[in-house]
Amino acid sequence: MKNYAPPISKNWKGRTSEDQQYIHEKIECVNLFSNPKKILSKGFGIIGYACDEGVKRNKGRVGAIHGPDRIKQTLGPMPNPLANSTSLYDFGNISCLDNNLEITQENLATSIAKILHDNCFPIGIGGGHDIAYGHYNGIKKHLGNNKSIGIINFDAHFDLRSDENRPNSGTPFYQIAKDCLAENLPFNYLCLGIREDANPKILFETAKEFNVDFIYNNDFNLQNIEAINNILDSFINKVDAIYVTIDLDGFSSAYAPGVSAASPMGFAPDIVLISLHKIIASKKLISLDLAEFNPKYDRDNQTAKLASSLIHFVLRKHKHLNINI
Ligand SMILES: N=CN[C@@H](CCC(=O)O)C(=O)O
Ligand SMILES: [Mn+2]
Ligand SMILES: [Mn+2]
Repeated sequence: MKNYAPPISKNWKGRTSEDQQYIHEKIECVNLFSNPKKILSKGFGIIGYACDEGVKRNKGRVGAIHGPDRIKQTLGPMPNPLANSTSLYDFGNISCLDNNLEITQENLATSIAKILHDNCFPIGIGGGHDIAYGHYNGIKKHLGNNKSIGIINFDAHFDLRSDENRPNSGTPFYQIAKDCLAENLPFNYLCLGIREDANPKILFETAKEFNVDFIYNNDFNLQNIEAINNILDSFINKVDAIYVTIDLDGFSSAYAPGVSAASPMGFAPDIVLISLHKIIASKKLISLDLAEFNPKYDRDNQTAKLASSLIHFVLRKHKHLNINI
């Protein structure tokens, strides 16, 4: 695979102390495609999607290509929350060569399927939100067509734009919906944090056409926890496995300035953590990613730290690691 870059250990640095292990000390850098001597054990596998070709095609601000390495560098100095019996791997990055987004997504799908096959829970780090098309296809490759996959997207945007003028960061869920339709498979998609001022009418119509469940940004807060829990419950109950994708541009830019399309009135971290916890508790979560982090527009590393804290939360809470749904 030409656009696979094995992990670089210099991304993992930080302080050391006698009474605390840090993530940079816990992480094992492993080449995902040539590890004959290394027997992988159950744990988490981080894979970077170093690609902003989809953002560029969608007329966004480029820079997300540098997202994966920056998040790894910010995650490394955090304390290790995992027991010795749970592994944590850095499986390197998939990058985009010759502006070929489609091949990049295919190679990500192959990588995600391999990580799941190796008994690890994938944590994808983007890159543009086109990561979702490759990621979903990797899960599908692993699970086959007999298990239904529910997608929960924390995002200001539906990303249901038509891909008739080539796939981009705004089209991944439309592409998935189209594939599901062609294969007569259910399309289960829940969006949390949709902004009325950031999605054109056509996207609300497309969402309706594909029976997309969604919660508006204005309703995605702690005051509405009961209604949010009900919507999450009924969505979780109707699927076998859940893929969570977190677009950092759904957060208020007070928390996440480092994105291509910022949301000054976006959601807050508390409701995301509560929702995530509920999804994890269902024991159906099979895979997760974070998208759209753009270090070029970050302030004082805030967005990188938010992304790292979200990953840290998943490492702490997701003890079940139910890969064989
Ligand atoms: N990945 C998503 N992109 C948004 C971008 C919106 C914007 O550029 O303001 C979308 O296509 O809807
Ligand atoms: Mn978005
Ligand atoms: Mn998005």
